[in-house]
Amino acid sequence: MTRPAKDFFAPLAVGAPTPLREIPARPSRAIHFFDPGNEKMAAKVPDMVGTVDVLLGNLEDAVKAENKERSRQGLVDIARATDFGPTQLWTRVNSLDSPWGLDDLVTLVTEIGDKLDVIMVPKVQGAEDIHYVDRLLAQLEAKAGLDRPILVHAILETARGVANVEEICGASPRMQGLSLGPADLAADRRMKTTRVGGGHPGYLVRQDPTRDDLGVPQYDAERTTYQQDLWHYTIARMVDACAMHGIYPYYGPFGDIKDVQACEDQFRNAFLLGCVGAWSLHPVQIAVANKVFSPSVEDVAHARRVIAAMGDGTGAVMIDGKMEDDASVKQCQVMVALADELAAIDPELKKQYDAIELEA
Ligand SMILES: CC(C)(COP(=O)(O)OP(=O)(O)OC[C@H]1O[C@@H](n2cnc3c(N)ncnc32)[C@H](O)[C@@H]1OP(=O)(O)O)[C@@H](O)C(=O)NCCC(=O)NCCSC(=O)C[C@](C)(O)C(=O)O
Ligand SMILES: [Mg+2]
Repeated sequence: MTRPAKDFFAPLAVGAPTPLREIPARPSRAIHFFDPGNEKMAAKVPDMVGTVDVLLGNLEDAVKAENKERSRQGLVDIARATDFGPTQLWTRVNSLDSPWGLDDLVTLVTEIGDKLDVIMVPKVQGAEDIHYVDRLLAQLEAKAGLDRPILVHAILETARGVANVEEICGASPRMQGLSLGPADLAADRRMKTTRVGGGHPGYLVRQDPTRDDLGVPQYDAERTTYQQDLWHYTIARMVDACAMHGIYPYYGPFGDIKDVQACEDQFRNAFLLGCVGAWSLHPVQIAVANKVFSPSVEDVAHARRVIAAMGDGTGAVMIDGKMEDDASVKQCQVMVALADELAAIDPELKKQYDAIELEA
């Protein structure tokens, strides 16, 4: 059972900071993963500050078992030595059933809790996992004397997690968002794929056969096929669950690092459906995510025109041959609000969006 409404925003430990009533909409177009125990990657982190919205020290999958403690300590060292300025610092801890999950949480919150914005919890199955983390974080925050709550981000990567997605989002006021974990989710669902995110050429629909003059179907004639998006259903469920709870959905990883074009397409599908960002596994993917998850200058220009033409936001007007009304102006407001948030932290984008005003 969830807590009664009157207790939902009460701290879960004496001395813990009061939970937030609203999750701030901080730009997080790219969540860039690095292994803090990998010297080459770690060395690049200080120079990446300011070039990416989120830097995430990954301790879970992709870190070898024998390096788990080294990566955890590496993150402590990097967090202490680095001024992150406008860039958020997140971590992905090991799963709650692993030998490392508890020590990850205890060490990171007590040692660098003041630097950490969000803790990503993998393989979340239901509200009970969030409740466990919620109470533990409150105890650790109180112990560390932190004055602001650390937020929690869940990865949706089991069938049970997807089935429980709404209750996961609403399990704690710490819930910041959700990411799709397509590789673990595919394995857990017993999907017959072997990839980390992205599409599959076998998941397609085929055009109907043409017919000859007698109406006989020509099954052997060439027919166009259209590849479909394997992740549409899951992303759409995530987006609805997050929107309902006022938190943020993210695509997740795209494992084919060299195929930046397909990565861009997959990210854009997620953006159009309502996601605010995606993961970057390699520096080359940061630019892809920043581009996709920033509204285009054309869309912002159009949105501003509609807002201006709609006055108090009610009624209907024609712009470029199309009807605009109360509902379309709301979409335009979403676009413009995002553009304003991004312009506040990205001077290059600000220049582009400001130029629209000059032309108008
Ligand atoms: C893909 C890999 C192996 C290619 O690594 P590479 O060394 O072969 O690449 P490279 O192009 O040769 O690298 C060039 C330079 O960039 C550096 N570099 C390379 N990557 C990074 C990075 N991320 N951050 C900072 N620096 C990086 C690298 O060290 C190298 O430095 P150098 O020029 O000094 O030699 C490597 O990029 C990597 O390990 N990336 C992170 C992988 C990761 O975090 N995976 C886990 C997330 S996905 C996941 O868990 C699934 C999920 C959600 O759970 C589920 O669907 O279930
Ligand atoms: Mg995973």
